[in-house]
Amino acid sequence: IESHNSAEDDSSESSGAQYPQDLRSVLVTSVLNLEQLDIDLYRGTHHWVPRTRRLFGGQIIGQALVAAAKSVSDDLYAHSLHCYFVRAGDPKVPVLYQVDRTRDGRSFTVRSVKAIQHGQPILICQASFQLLQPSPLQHQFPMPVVPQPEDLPTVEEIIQRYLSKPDLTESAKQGLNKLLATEVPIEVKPVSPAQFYRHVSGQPRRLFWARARGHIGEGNMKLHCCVAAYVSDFALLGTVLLPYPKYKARFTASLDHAMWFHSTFRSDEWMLYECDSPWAGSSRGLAQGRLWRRDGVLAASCSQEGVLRVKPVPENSKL
Ligand SMILES: CC(C)(COP(=O)([O-])OP(=O)([O-])OC[C@H]1O[C@@H](n2cnc3c(N)ncnc32)[C@H](O)[C@@H]1OP(=O)([O-])[O-])[C@@H](O)C(=O)NCCC(=O)NCCSC(=O)C[C@@](C)(O)CC(=O)[O-]
Repeated sequence: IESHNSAEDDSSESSGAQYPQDLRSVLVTSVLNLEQLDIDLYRGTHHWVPRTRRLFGGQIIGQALVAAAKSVSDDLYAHSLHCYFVRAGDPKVPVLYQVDRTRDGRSFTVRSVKAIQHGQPILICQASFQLLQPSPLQHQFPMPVVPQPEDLPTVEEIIQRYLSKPDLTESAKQGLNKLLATEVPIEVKPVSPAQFYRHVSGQPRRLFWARARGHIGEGNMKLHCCVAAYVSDFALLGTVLLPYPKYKARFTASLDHAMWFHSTFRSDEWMLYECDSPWAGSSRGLAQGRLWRRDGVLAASCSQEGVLRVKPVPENSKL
């Protein structure tokens, strides 16, 4: 991302000059801090890999947007991206990002990015950037009314509560301790924990507060969009499964992901992620997300379709 926007040499607060390095978000210092190998060619490394042992889609989207943004001038803002996940990412090798400067228009600039491993694309992505162009046409839906993050438990606190239950099976204990041990670089506070973890079935809809772990700082909107892209793939596809407690995932994977950035925001401050799924069928499900600033401004929207192949949950099992 442009010189004054790149975390490693940013003169602003977010560069870490006035901020202890160890308190800065690992998303900035590591995951989204790509190594440049050549013009428009970058390499990204991994930090957290989901239990599916395929690279987390949010990481690949976020890194692709970082690569796209590197050749875009400071006065342009990321406003949308569209991507397909065409192969599973391999956590054992880094990812190369090859950027094509598709078009530099008067108001809009478009970049195409190919994320490559083992010589093959794993993700193809187009990202578009726009000059700031105010307009009298402005509206948004109202933000959902939910408890504030200060009034909700973190995922870690919820897991600790489950772990303290006397009738917990050994395998459930192991699974929960594994979850506790993962270093997901985002903090999450489910609005309804029982619904978030599918302990009660209901509508294909769930809300949670999310923010990057650690400090990022002001003034780096391209970087905050890359972090939001990372966050946007977290727990989104799982929304499709919420109405089906009698089934568990056997194979799930995101197929595509589209995202639109509407307003400035800070991804290292609590944002409400409202996820819902309007449709499922043919072993696929569509999930949509809206990221809200605490002051009620809609910061970003996203849509994702995924493949979901499920199997019945045995009668006596406890999720
Ligand atoms: C989507 C594919 C796999 C399509 O690629 P394809 O070659 O068409 O593969 P496929 O759909 O025919 O088979 C895929 C798997 O489903 C199985 N399969 C096949 N047919 C059936 C069937 N009828 N019934 C049951 N199983 C079936 C098949 O055996 C195979 O299993 P595997 O051999 O890999 O273990 C490929 O394009 C791909 O891998 N794309 C990349 C997807 C990806 O990596 N997305 C990002 C990561 S996923 C993510 O981050 C979201 C998530 C879920 O982790 C976040 C969250 O936790 O919410």
